[in-house]
Amino acid sequence: MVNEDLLVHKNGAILELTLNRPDRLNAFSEEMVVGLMEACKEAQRDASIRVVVLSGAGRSFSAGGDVKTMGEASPVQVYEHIGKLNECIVAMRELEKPIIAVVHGFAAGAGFNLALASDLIVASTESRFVLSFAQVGLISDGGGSYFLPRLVGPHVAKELFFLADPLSAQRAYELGIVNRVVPQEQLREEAANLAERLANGPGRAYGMMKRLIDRSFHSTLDGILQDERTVQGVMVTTHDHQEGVAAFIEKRKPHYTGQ
Ligand SMILES: CC(C)(COP(=O)(O)OP(=O)(O)OC[C@H]1O[C@@H](n2cnc3c(N)ncnc32)[C@H](O)[C@@H]1OP(=O)(O)O)[C@@H](O)C(=O)NCCC(=O)NCCSC(=O)/C=C1/CC=CC=CO1
Repeated sequence: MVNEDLLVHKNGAILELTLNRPDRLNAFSEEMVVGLMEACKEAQRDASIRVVVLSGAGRSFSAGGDVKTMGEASPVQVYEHIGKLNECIVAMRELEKPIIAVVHGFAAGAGFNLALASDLIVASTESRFVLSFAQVGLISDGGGSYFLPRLVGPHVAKELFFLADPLSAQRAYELGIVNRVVPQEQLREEAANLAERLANGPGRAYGMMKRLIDRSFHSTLDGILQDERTVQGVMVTTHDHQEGVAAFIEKRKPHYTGQ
């Protein structure tokens, strides 16, 4: 499907998704959000895709909800629109493949939360993270109220939501929000190397690691131990497990296929 607000490019096993409304710092449109949801669902179906890289065109990752259309929207329209955003976030979490958010410029409001819904965040040194909801008298949407307290604890999350002060990439790294911070000129290369590494890894194991870690936040130790036991019983039947064991014994690098 052609969608100008979300560019989709398959680069071998890597699906590159680019938020594309640069004149509004990639503020969300319905087309963008629905496109992102559909792309994640397609990535789940397509076995040749092993990793998703999400970035923004122009000078920022995303400035979140489109403030320029906000005053016009009725409560029902907002409710419908956020329903679409919710489907997108769920599709990202249900995708059994790693999603890397590549943040430059600003990740603001729901744009910040979109990055949080990814699995890993690589940011440029100059990037800024700001939960700008309070700035426009709104609460967090797009799952930020779920993801952020789990990363930084409730008190830090409340401060970030209440005050809406921009966080530097370094501070976001120190808080455990961001995985890697690199100078802007190295950002693409760093993200590409990470994506390549994940694309060549044991894909089914990654998918289950993602599921188990997500589930751990609303499970018990007993529940997770049992899940790990069940899933490991499946993992030993995978080609990647057989390959990993053979490679170890033959003292060579494994060649994983994600199967
Ligand atoms: C701090 C900023 C992110 C960046 O500031 P700066 O670098 O100075 O850039 P600007 O000059 O402000 O922006 C450049 C142009 O982009 C337009 N723009 C920026 N953000 C948005 C936006 N969110 N929506 C629409 N347009 C935007 C800006 O007007 C400039 O255009 P012109 O040159 O034509 O004037 C700063 O831009 C900023 O604070 N942006 C707003 C951040 C914000 O409040 N985001 C919304 C938070 S609420 C939210 O995300 C909520 C929802 C609710 C509804 C549905 C779905 C999702 O989320």
